[in-house]
Amino acid sequence: MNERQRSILLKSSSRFPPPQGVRLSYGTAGFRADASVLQSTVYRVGILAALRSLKTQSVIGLMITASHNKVSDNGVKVADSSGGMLAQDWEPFADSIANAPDPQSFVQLICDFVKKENIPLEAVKTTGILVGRDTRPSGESLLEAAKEGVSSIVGVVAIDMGILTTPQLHWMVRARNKGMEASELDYFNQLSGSFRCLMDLLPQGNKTNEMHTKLIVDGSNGVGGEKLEILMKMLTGLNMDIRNSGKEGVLNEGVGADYVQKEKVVPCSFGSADVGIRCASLDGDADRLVYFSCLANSNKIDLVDGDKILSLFALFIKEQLRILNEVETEKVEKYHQAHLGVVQTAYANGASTAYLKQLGLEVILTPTGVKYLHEKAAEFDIGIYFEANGHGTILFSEHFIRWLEDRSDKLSLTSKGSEQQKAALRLMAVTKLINQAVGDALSGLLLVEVILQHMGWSIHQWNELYEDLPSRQLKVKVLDRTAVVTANAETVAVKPLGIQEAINAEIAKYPRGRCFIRPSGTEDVIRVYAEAITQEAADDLANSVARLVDQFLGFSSSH
Ligand SMILES: CC(=O)N[C@H]1[C@@H](OP(=O)(O)O)O[C@H](CO)[C@@H](O)[C@@H]1O
Ligand SMILES: [Mg+2]
Repeated sequence: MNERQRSILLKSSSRFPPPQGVRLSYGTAGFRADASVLQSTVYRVGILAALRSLKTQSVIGLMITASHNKVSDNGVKVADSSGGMLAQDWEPFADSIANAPDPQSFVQLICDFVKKENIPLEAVKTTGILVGRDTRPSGESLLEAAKEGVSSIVGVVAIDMGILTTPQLHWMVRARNKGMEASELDYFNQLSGSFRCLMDLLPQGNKTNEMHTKLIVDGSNGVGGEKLEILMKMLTGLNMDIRNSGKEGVLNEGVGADYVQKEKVVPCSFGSADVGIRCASLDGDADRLVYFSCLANSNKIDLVDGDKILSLFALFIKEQLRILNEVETEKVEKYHQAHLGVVQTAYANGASTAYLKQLGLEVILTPTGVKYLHEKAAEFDIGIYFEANGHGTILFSEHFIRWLEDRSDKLSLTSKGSEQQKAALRLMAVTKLINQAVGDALSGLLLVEVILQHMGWSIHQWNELYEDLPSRQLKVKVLDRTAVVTANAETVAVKPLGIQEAINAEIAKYPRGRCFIRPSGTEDVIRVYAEAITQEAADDLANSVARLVDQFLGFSSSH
């Protein structure tokens, strides 16, 4: 590192002293904390993004958001050059720079890392960082800190994209690096264009009644509702009522996908007048989506979670592939057998996994965190992944897209208007509609809507694909959550010794019982998940395993 660069870094970092007594870690979802302690972290992540950009010689994204957390929190995460999450091998560097106590040690860490990673600091080509934020009031000044960080690295510029959903920013990074048009308008055009294309390809005679076509969306009082309003103006064929779009009401307070999925109750501004109508809920940065319907005479809901969105997508894709391959006789070329797979975590409801397997699909389990699911899904020609909480998407391999384009071109010459050609066009439209960079509530919502119309289904018919097993999630506070070590996609606890045997003994008491524990990556707790054939049994199983966690690791065991 030359003297000029070194002195710029020393000078600017002295203006962003780290908070005292706070240890931050780049968890499953970047850094998150109370917004008041984040100035220095965001500035430093700006530098990390700039280094990543030099290293990869491509555009990188930096998003300021704390998703579904309360409005006083904020956070920062990096979108890598592919549009996906930051490469996992850079996470330890993120941790160490965020916690460096003073400018000298901070700059030293950077020097060492630049050397180790061979980052071309004096690159001739200028690179850019797309910087975005959600609607949190603290976002404005944090965005300034991010810009300062980025421009402290010579040859890198920050491009302020303003208020965006997290998936919009990821989409833009991916598009830029592919040399495609990447403005917000391009994003809206791509979504609305491919949605229109799928609507034009609806089977004839699928007329649903007004009750079925109306959709009410809970925007979590965040950025998603705002953006959906813009998108809605570009669409026809959808009757949408957007509530909690942030004009009044507090971000994520009694609203949003996380609240609806975890509490299983109606969000604010929904009620008895909405019983039976199809409803959807986004989270604070619009990368999660769940559906629900309000039940009569209570504030309870019928939840249609990420597992069911995944099942709907899988069913549709599988059907289109079947139609597409129908004409092939003996000379089926091997690449026609697209490898379709689904990826879930241990939190997926057991009934969903059984249903997907019964459809003949390959189901893979990964640890919690979309970076793991995304990575696995990318190994298929078509990989569909979802967390039960509603974060997920469909990934299409480049190879499959090329094959599909080719096939579609041929069909348009030989059998225009045929079912096969329509299936090819539908699949092509899905590759454009569904965000290829990351789970996206807006693009997911449009795909759900058009598939329901395609099937001629109400939310109830969709919900009846299979019946969820009753489940319960609990959190247990312990002295040291890192004492729990898991294996097999978090389904088995290998440490502390003996705990898994004790859990197994509990599970054995319940027919179709399933239960696992794992340390949370975003909160200082051990999470317990249990499933059984009745709600009472699921609750009992979860409670008894929570007691085991307490016995093995709890505060009581230390005294
Ligand atoms: C059970 C659960 O919902 N866990 C969430 C939560 O992670 P934990 O590591 O469980 O705290 O936040 C992650 C980031 O948003 C999300 O990917 C994950 O699904
Ligand atoms: Mg989110």
